Amino acid sequence: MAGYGLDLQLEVYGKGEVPDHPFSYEGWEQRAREVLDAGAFGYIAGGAGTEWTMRANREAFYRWRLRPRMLRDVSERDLSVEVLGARSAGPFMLAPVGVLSIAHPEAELAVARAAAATGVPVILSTVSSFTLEEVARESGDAPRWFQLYPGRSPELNRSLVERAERAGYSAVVITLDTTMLGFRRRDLENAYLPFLKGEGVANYFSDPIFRARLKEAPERDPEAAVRAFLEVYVTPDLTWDDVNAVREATSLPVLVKGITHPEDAREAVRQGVEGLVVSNHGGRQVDGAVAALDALPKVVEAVGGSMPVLFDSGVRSGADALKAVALGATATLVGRPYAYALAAAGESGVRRVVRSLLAEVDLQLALSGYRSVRELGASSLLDARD
Ligand SMILES: Cc1cc2nc3c(=O)[nH]c(=O)nc-3n(C[C@H](O)[C@H](O)[C@H](O)COP(=O)(O)O)c2cc1C
Ligand SMILES: CCCCC(=O)C(=O)O
Repeated sequence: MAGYGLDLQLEVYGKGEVPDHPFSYEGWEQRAREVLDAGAFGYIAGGAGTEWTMRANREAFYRWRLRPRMLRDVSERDLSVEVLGARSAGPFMLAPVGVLSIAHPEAELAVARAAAATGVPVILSTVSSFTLEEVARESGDAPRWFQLYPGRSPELNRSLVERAERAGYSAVVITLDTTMLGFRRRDLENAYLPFLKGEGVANYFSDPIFRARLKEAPERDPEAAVRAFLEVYVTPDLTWDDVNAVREATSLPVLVKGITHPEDAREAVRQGVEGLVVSNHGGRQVDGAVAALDALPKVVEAVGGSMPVLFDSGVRSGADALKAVALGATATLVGRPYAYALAAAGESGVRRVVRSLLAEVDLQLALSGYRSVRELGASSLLDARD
């Protein structure tokens, strides 16, 4: 009868003490605001332009209402999902979030430990603060994926995915929507770009192909090395050819992240990638762009069940994840929720966020009359606009 939800309730109520960690997204956001300087907080919290799309990502969830079913014996429940061989305790994965050293000194190492402890896979960013090998060591046997920003050097892209494969990452997620940074007012106002401070460059600086491009080693001339990174990073000329070159360089399944247009989804099917992520990068790239949840149903329709469709941008609670799954997502990714918890409380904060999400999904699912996330579908929701 027990489950993530009851276990968490018994633990907290049983102690009878006010817990030292929040249970809400807003609570963690507030703590992060208190501990971080304005530049770092603004970088994590901010979106593109007026931040309309960032807000729309949230508002899109309010349109959909869960329709609980009664008397359906939900005593045995299974929240887990499996995506391309990676098993997760619930319909969540930890989204690739770069430069986490601006949030906490243990950065991705703490996240990897929390992910392994809670059974939720992590997707490591290209622009992580520790090398992908260092992070892999903290993950043990837990499933992990690597996110690639393909740069201007095909050899470097190949080297990065080969390293990821050797280090036990089991899929590559190629992010398409950030070939350059969006217009981020908060960061411009704070004159804050973490890369210029040498954050987020560990995978490049440790890479033999990248190092061979430099006149001086990054340890001797870090500024020149950061400039070389920025040159390699900006890729407005990216096309499917670059994606396919990466696919040829690895035997791992490849997903593309940043799809919101059904035509792009159809093209992804034609090209034969193994999965896609519906995402607008948490509203950080194109202001005025469609809310990710509003884009999801048409992308799911275009894909027609031929590959997993993951979803992110705006997931803050168990209810949000259930809505996305009911609309056809195989699983969801969360970004800022765990980044804030990391900032405020390191590994234990990230664990709390993941455990809360699992507990919430468990109770929400049970009280809505479902034994598994796989039972959710169009009839689980009411469209408030109808
Ligand atoms: C501070 C920050 C850094 C990010 N870095 C990356 C990254 O390196 N690679 C990537 O694919 N997405 C990156 N993202 C986007 C996330 O993977 C994800 O799409 C987004 O955060 C989801 O929205 P949410 O924050 O509303 O959950 C970043 C997001 C944030 C907030
Ligand atoms: C160079 C951009 C990497 C980080 C990122 O994806 C973000 O800040 O959204």
